[in-house]
Amino acid sequence: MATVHKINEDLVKERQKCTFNVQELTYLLDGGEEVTKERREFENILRNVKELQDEVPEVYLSHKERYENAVRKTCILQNVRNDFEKKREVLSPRNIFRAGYAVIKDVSPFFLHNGMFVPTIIGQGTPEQQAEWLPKAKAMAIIGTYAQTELGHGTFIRGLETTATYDAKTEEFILNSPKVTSYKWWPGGLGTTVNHCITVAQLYINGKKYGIHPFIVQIRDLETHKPLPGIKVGEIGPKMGFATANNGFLGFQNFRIPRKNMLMKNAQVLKDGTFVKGMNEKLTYGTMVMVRVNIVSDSAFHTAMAATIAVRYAAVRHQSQLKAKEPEVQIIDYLTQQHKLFIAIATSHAFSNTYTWLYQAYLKVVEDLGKQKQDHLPELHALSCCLKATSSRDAGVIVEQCRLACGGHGYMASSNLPIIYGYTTAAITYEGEHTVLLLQTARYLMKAWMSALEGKVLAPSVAYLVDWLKSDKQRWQNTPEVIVKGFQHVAAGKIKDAFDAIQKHVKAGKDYEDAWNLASVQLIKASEAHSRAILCDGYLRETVRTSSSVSPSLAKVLNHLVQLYIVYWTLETAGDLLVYSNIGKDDIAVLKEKYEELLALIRPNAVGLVDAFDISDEILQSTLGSYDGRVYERLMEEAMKSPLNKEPVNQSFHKYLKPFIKKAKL
Ligand SMILES: CCCCCCCC/C=C\CCCCC/C=C/C(=O)SCCNC(=O)CCNC(=O)[C@H](O)C(C)(C)COP(=O)(O)OP(=O)(O)OC[C@H]1O[C@@H](n2cnc3c(N)ncnc32)[C@H](O)[C@@H]1OP(=O)(O)O
Ligand SMILES: Cc1cc2nc3c(=O)[nH]c(=O)nc-3n(C[C@H](O)[C@H](O)[C@H](O)COP(=O)(O)OP(=O)(O)OC[C@H]3O[C@@H](n4cnc5c(N)ncnc54)[C@H](O)[C@@H]3O)c2cc1C
Repeated sequence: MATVHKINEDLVKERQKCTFNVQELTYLLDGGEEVTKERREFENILRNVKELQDEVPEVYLSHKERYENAVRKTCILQNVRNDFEKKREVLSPRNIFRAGYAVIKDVSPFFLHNGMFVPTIIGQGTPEQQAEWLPKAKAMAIIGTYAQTELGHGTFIRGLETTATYDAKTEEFILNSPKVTSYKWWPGGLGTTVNHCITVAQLYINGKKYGIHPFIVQIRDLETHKPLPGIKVGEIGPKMGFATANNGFLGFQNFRIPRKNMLMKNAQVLKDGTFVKGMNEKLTYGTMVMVRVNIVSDSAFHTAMAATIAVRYAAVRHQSQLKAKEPEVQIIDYLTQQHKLFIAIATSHAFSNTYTWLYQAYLKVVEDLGKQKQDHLPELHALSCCLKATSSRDAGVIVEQCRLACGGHGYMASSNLPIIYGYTTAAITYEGEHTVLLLQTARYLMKAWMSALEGKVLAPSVAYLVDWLKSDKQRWQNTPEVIVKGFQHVAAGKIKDAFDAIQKHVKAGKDYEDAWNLASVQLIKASEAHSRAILCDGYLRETVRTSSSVSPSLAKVLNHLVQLYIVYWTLETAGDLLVYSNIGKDDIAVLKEKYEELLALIRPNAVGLVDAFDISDEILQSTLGSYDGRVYERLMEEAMKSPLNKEPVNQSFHKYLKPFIKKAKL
């Protein structure tokens, strides 16, 4: 039986101070009591699967052993999941996503299968194609990934070089990778795990190019797992993080696939080679839109993980004295520490709330597309780009801030903060590089500004541009609602400035494209300001909406958090607000005090707030952040697992050190 340890006394006291019902907040964050119960039940089952316990911490395994262990455990996880789903409802995707962290210490080599392979079949396949591939894919009789990026191109996907040439005689496509830069590079699981992939390739029919399209390709034999003739595939090697994601490369040499393997929900190639255009060629990019929306939710979770570790640690850790002769204080009582950590909690809430409405907007667009309506697609694309970019970037900064807030121990692998940083920072690049996505949103914002000038009605997320043009700037008040308007004024001002800068360059004789490039620093700043306005506005609106349906004590805490988020960003961007809104120096001085008051109000609830994220110790995998707060004991226990501590004298002493020292003595 597992030993039950006493909970650290500081944490006990912190939990007694909490002014709201932690369980109530957990249910709210999960989306309902039933979801929490399902999640806990599944996590509990996993906790008791002996084969999932690592004998040796993964960090001490070789690259190969680590991968093999990850495959072994992912297969067990999948079997446990299948058994669970046989008896009950299908697990919610967020619950299975969270549970994955308890099993795989880093990123699963099967991650792209559920993350992009299956969704692409659903989003891009015809009903017949779905009937053929989905049952096999869902049962994992075939395992796949999403192979789009190449050595030479990741961002500019119209420039991809893999070719799919249609041969009407045999009704097949012939896949080729003409140059080294045409090799697929990066897809998760491609290295040595998957047997299928969605390959994005340039379609050629009778020598004419028809742009990029998705194809289902079997790349390995289902029995032997050997690459099929004409396929060159392998793993790309170690990276900054994603140690077990098994990212791979892939090249094709005259590799033939049947015509039916082109996913044809949008565009089609008929038997005779006739190309039938889809409603909108950008629908081929649909899986990326879905994943970008999901990254907002992932960013919320990664931020919550880091906040949980750093807040619990800050409650347990005592260092230095505030006053002479008094005991050393809990580091959480330093205001600077609260400044580093409470924004982490609020940021996670901001992203969760944003995801809630963004996901609904995504579902609406998918429903509309089913009815051949695409009016809201450009707005969704613009929102998903800037919110993916901002949420992943903020999450990266917050996770690093939490690591720094843990001092030296935050640098230990056993704190788990380095691994969390590894996968958080990867999201800034994958699924559309940060700057590139901000520029996609800027493109939309420039059009919106032009429409506003022409007096047209704008989509809801940019309607503030019309208000800004029409009205005088509102008299400043330090209320959340007026501050949000202030953020909109900053965004509108920066959008106008960027627009004017482009016009200026065009008037000076530049091509529009060169003018765009010359104004692009201003464009990304406009896009960032738009994101911040959207985040603050959405977070405030969602909090007001939920506050009426929760207990008054919880509503009060949620209100403190949203205010903290808004005031924090006001102070961070005070310079912009002074330029573009009616805020005055005195208002800023008042807000500085307000910020300190909010830190004090949140202080007694800090541990309760991170407890409410309800992230189990198995998922957190952190010596610093466990529920019981046995920080020092766990650090020592983990250190003792080092293979270097398994023998009193390491052989290198006899082989190298001893002769070296002897020589030095002579
Ligand atoms: C235990 C587990 C632990 C796990 C921890 C990790 C958690 C992670 C969770 C989930 C992640 C899963 C996946 C991870 C792995 C990563 C996978 C990948 O990275 S897959 C590859 C992704 N690649 C990209 O995103 C490429 C980026 N590039 C592009 O999208 C495009 O090339 C472009 C930059 C958008 C430009 O495209 P293009 O040149 O064709 O277009 P433009 O000329 O710029 O614009 C033309 C018009 O088209 C509109 N447009 C563009 N894109 C879209 C779209 N998607 N939808 C709708 N409309 C679009 C654009 O707005 C232009 O419109 P107009 O202005 O002309 O009206
Ligand atoms: C961990 C990880 C997992 C991944 N998994 C997958 C996967 O499963 N499947 C898959 O297909 N791909 C995957 N990728 C690839 C990923 O999608 C690309 O790396 C990403 O889209 C960025 O493209 P790039 O590498 O070509 O960057 P580049 O575009 O070369 O970026 C380099 C620099 O150039 C700048 N730049 C490029 N274009 C412009 C522009 N138009 N304007 C201004 N600046 C520009 C960028 O801002 C950046 O600073 C993964 C990547 C990572 C890191």
